[in-house]
Parts: sequence; structure tokens; C-alpha cells
Amino acid sequence: METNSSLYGLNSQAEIDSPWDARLLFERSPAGVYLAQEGRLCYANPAMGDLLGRNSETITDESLLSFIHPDDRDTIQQNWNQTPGHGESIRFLTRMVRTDGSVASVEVMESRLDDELFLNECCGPVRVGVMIDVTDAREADIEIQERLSFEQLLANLSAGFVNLPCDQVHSRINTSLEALVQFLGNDRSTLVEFGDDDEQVMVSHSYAVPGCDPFEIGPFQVAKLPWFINQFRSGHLVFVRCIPEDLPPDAENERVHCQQQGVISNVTIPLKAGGELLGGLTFAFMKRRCEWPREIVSRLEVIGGVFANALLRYRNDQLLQKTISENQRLRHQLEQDNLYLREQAVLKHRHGRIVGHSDAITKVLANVERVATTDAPVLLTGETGTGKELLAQTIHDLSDRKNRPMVVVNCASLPATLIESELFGRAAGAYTGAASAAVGRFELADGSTLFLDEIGEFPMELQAKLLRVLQDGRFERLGTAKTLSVDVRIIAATNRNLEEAIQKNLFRSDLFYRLNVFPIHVPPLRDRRDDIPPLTWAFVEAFGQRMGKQIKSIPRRTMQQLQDHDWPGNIRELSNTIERAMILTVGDNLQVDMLTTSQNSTNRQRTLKEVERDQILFVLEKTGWRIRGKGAAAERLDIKPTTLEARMAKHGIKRPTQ
Ligand SMILES: Nc1ncnc2c1ncn2[C@@H]1O[C@H](COP(=O)(O)OP(=O)(O)OP(=O)(O)O)[C@@H](O)[C@H]1O
Repeated sequence: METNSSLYGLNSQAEIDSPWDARLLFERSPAGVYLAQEGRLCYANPAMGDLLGRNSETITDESLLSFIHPDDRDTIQQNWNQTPGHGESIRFLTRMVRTDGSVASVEVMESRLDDELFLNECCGPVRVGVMIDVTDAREADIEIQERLSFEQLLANLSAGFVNLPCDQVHSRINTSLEALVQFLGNDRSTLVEFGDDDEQVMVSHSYAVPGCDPFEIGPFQVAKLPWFINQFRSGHLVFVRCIPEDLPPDAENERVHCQQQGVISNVTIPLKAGGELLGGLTFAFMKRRCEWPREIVSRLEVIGGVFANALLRYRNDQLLQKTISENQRLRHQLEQDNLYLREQAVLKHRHGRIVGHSDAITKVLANVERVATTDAPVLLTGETGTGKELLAQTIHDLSDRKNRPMVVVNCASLPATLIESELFGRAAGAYTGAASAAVGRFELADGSTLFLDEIGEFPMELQAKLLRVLQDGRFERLGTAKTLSVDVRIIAATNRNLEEAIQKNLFRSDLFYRLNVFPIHVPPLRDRRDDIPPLTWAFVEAFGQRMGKQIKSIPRRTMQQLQDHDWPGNIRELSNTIERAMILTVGDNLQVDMLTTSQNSTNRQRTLKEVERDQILFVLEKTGWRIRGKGAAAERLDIKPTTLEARMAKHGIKRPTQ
């Protein structure tokens, strides 16, 4: 069949008559020229044949679209559908697939020819096109574009780390790894950090494309990949293009590992910052070999530097935080120590009468100091002789009320009948024998402190009246209706268990709660044996001055015995023992007869006589040497007052001079 091109008289060399003949121009044109009608080539010049890798004479009648890259066909088809009118041209870039499968980028200029010449000879308009191979320029273009986008990506990633808060460094590295992998087309990127341990490194970040597993985050034994880790641990870039071929013979573990993981190429750049080698950043390939040119690797070294700096900043920040919190801890400790020292110093100076440095008494004194400056009621509890009254006095002395004397009422030493008038005062003739009016202790204590010792012995029938004064400072003198108002701070003390007294209906619970606003328990001497030596020396000094006697030493054994003793009568008993010892001591070495103490530390069985004497002494001291009356010694010992007096005489017990 005669081709359309021959119809146009364009395909025969014989028909070229003059160098100016149009056909000659087409045949010699360095650009590909073609004619196509209804999508089929009807003429292609030799340059066009070269472009497509075919003999130009053999391609006429073939579909032009079949030479176009499949991905570009839709676009070209749309171009053709919009081909302009006669004489107008369109221009576009596309790719042609050569016979050998290689792809050429081409630039095409095409026009539609509606000349009668063509219309007459064929059934439709003809498209004439000129095609130029722009593959080289195009590839250079694409490379420039890719390089630009890569530079842009690196610039964006780097910018993301500027002024980044340290707590976001790790998450930013994660997202950056993902962006890099997606751009560069490798399959997994992992960041490995070096620590103090030579035996292991830390896998801190890993991203893998879907279908590949990321590296497990956590410590990784160097022994598993010794060649590989040692390479980048010595600061080298590791570029293994073909695995296993390019691995050295001693990289056996790496060979096995890569085989198991399906890694066929690997690039690892060392991470350096501030002159320190922090770790490495690996790019693993599982589906294709890495063909990265040197420039890409150099750019990755730059981004590696950005990661390394961020990590260094993070590490330094961690160190700083640790240092700051350590500093804070030390400062706090120092403050506490200062506080403690200050408390100690203050206690030494301001509680001069109180001897002792045990933890137990220190705590008590700290509470005393805390509460002293307030007006809160204080309830001092503790065994007899532990120093409750001394502490009450100390509280008063430390308070704003110190300029007025503290008023003391021993609730156990006053008969119940007298307590009311003692406390609240009386009008003349208030009761039989009350010839004159008397001011009560509450009135006396106005603007000062009232110390209610042995509050547990306070008569039940008067507790409501006491509670009222405590609540609103108001009361009436006995025998008058006039309400008096006072400003009194109350400190109460007891060696009784008030909760038990409440249970037995001997003490009102509302009064207890009112008094118990700030309870301070004073521990017995046996629970603060460390205080015994300083107390002993304090008493030696005090009695020495009074007696004009100077004691220079106390035998170590004696002091040990004093410390071993349980002191049921507490500091009062210790004080009495030392007083006795001072009287009996001849010379300047204190002699203490422990047999005279209430209970000695040796296991010697005491005689009945000794027990009786001690018990009488103990109860007398406890009751303030009150023999008669409710709660007094005779009642507590369950003997008649006269019997008690007889026994006291028998044992030579005499009330000490005040
Ligand atoms: N820490 C101390 N330092 C020096 N002397 C103390 C100390 N504690 C108590 N004393 C002395 O011990 C004796 C008994 O103390 P105080 O009368 O205060 O005890 P108390 O607990 O009130 O006894 P009671 O319950 O029998 O009334 C007093 O002479 C007191 O000065």
C-alpha cells in the first residue's frame, strides 16, 4: 500500500530536485519532523527515526501515541484534543520510549494543517510536529530540582532545631528521620548513641517505611555488630554499597545480621558535635542498592551535625537540670541545717533553764518555740517530774506576756471546795469563812498566762465554768452576779491519761478538746538517756553553788549507772539523787549511792522497807507533798493521813524546804 507520506511526495530521495526543496530540508533537519493523521504517523524524517531508535521509513502508519511514555499518554491525548486551529501551534514536553526501552525527554511543537492540499488528499487534518531531544537538559533540570528540594528539606529540618525546647529534641529527631527516609527513598534510618559503657550502644531513634521493621529502641550489644559499630565509633563514614560483597572478611556478624534483616546497602554517618563523637546515623536499604552520589552523603553529614548538636544540647540540659536539682536539694538541706542550727542556737540561748540535747527534748523545745508566740492553749502531758512546769514557764517567757508573771494553780493540791474561789475569786461573805473579797487567779493572770497543773484532778462540777472562761474569757466571782472579762492564756499539764478520764466520766470531753489545741508530750527521762550527763552536771553545778562545794569529776561508772537507771520519778528524781550525792560526797569526785534511788539498775532485790519508803516519797512528790484531802497522798496510798505521817516519820521523810 502506498503510504500517505508518499502521497505528499516527501519520502523519496529521488524526488529532491533542489537544495531548497522542502523535502530536502526535512530529510536533513537535525530535529525530528513528523506528520500524523488520525493519530498515526504518515511521515517521519531520519532524525525522528534516530530519536525513536528506529528506521524512519519503517515507522509510518504506526500510532504516534505508542511511542510516548505510558505515564504521559493521557496528558498528550488531552493536548491533542485541544489542538488549535489551522496555523496555530502547541508546544509541550513529553517522554518517548525508544525501541531499546530507553526513555528520551523531548520537546514537541505541533501544528494542525487544514490546507486544501492535505484535505483533498486525505480524510482529515494533518498534524505536523517538530521534536527535539532534550534528555540531557531535562535530566540536569531534574537533578537541579531534586537538589533544590533536598537543600530545602535540609534547611527546613535544620531550622526546626533552632531554639527548639530540649524536651522536644527527641520527637523532632523522629519526625526528621521520617522526612529524610521519605525523601531519600531508603528503607530505614536509625540513630545510635554512644554512652559510658563500651560494651553497648543505645538505639535511640528508628524509622522504617511500611513493610520494614524499625530497629528496636534500647541498649544494643556492640558484640552483635562489632566491625560496623567500631567503624563509626572511630569517627568514620561507613558506606557499604553492596552487601555482602563489600563487607570485609572480619564482618561476619554484620553479614549474618544484614542477611537476616534483608539489608543490601548501608550508609552510616558519624554524629559529631562540640568535638565529641556522640553516635551514628544509619541509612539502610532493603529494596534497592544505594546509589547516592558523594554530595548527598556530604549533605547528610550536615544534617547529622544538626542532630548531634541538638542531642548535645539535650544532654547538657539534662546535666544542667540534674545539677540544678542537686543544687536545690543541697540548698534545701543547707537551709534545713541552718534552721536546725539556728533552732539549736536559739534553744541554747532562749531555753537556758532547760538542759538537754537529745532528739526528744529538741523536738519538744521546737514545739514550745513554735507555740509560744501564739495565744493558743497548750496541753503538756508526761510523767511526773519530766519538766512540764518548767516548759510551761518557758512558753510564757517566750511569749508576749512575759512581762507579767505566770500564775500557777496546782489543781491537785487545792481542795475542791477552795478551787472555785481560788480560780474565780469571791465576794465578801460568799461562803462561810470568806470574810473578805478575794481576787481569783484568773483575774491575777489577766494579760498573762495561767498554768493549770494537774488539770486531770480538776473537779468535774467546776469543769463547765472553766470551759466557759476558756471559751470567752468571762466568769463571775463566787457570790456575785457581775460578769468579769479577762485575757488569759492557758497552759495545762497532766500526767493522767485524760482520754481514759473522759471514758470514766471524770473529765469533760469538750474541756479536753478546748485544752488540747496544741498538745506537747514530754518524754520520760528513760527515753532520752542522752540528757542524763548534761542534766547531772547542771545539777552538780547548781547544788555546788548553793552548797559552796566544787565537784570536778564524776566516775565514768557512776555516770553509766545514772544513764542505765530508769528514773520513774524522772528529772525530779535525778535532781534529788544528785542533791543527796552532793551532800554525801567528800572531795571533788561525785559519789552517787544508787541504792537510794527509787529502783536501781543492778538487779538487787529491794527490801519491803525500801519499796515502801520509795513509794511514799514518790506519791508525796507527785501530789506536791499534800497529805490530806481529795487526790492527796494519803488517799492515793489508800491509808489514813495520820498513818502516812507516822510512816513518813519512821522513814525519816521530810518535806523539802521550798
Ligand atoms: N530539761 C530540764 N532541765 C533542767 N531541769 C529540769 C528539766 N526538766 C525538769 N527539770 C527540773 O526537774 C524538776 C521537775 O520538773 P517539773 O516540776 O517541771 O516537772 P513536772 O513534769 O511538772 O512534774 P509534775 O508532773 O510532778 O508536776 C524541776 O526542778 C525542774 O526544774
